[in-house]
Amino acid sequence: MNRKPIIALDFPSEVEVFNFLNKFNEPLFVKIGMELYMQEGPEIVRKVKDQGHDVFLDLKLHDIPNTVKSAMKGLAKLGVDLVNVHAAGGINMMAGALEGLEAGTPAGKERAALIAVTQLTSTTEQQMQNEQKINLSLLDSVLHYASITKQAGLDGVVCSVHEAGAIRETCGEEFLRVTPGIRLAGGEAHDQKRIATPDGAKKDGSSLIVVGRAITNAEDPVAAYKIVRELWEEQ
Ligand SMILES: O=C(O)c1cc(=O)[nH]c(=O)n1[C@@H]1O[C@H](COP(=O)(O)O)[C@@H](O)[C@H]1O
Repeated sequence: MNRKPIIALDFPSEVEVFNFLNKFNEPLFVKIGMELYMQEGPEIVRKVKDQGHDVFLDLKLHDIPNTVKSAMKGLAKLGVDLVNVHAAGGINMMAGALEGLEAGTPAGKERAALIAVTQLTSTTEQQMQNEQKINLSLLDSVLHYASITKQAGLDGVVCSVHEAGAIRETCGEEFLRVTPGIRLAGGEAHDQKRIATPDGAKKDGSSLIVVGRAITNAEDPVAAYKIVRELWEEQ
């Protein structure tokens, strides 16, 4: 899989997306999440793919197994490269997602990699314990989700950089650790709680990084992307 930093296209509409993408003269790896998909629907995915970019479709599906399986079967036809569900949906739901994805992938095409969100990077250990009533350390909760994700046959997880190394140790190098919550040194955290720099992510065991506002809000997004990419690839 392409290992370029994944840019989160968290924009409200197609106009902003193409204003942004047109600044770059190269194929990128981008993420289309809920904000954009809820406004523009599947057509925006096709348009971004048609421009030659790899796409992580981040809809974080979480429902009963049959519903997630059917939704994935439909999404598979979009030809995206990476998709996700919530690990909290459980093993049957994740296995259903994989089945749907396999069933919906057109013959002769490679199926998208499928990963599961463990604990969101906007969650602290205290919030997790108080609000989700999970009586574990955050690391153990993430490791548990990673282990059931692997049991369900998925390709990896979304986690923070802080847990990536431990997941690599228990689940193996090939099991993807996709890490959002990336900031340049001294950058504003916004709503993220478990953050790290691109070079820290590389050092601490991420397979792929997801970077939104540090690039999209920058005065010069192309320059910010270049800095992120150099830090990520330098090691
Ligand atoms: O699945 C995700 O992509 C995701 C999981 C997670 O735990 N935390 C997280 O921030 N994300 C996404 O990653 C992106 C991070 O954006 P920035 O905080 O602007 O870099 C957003 O689009 C989030 O929806």
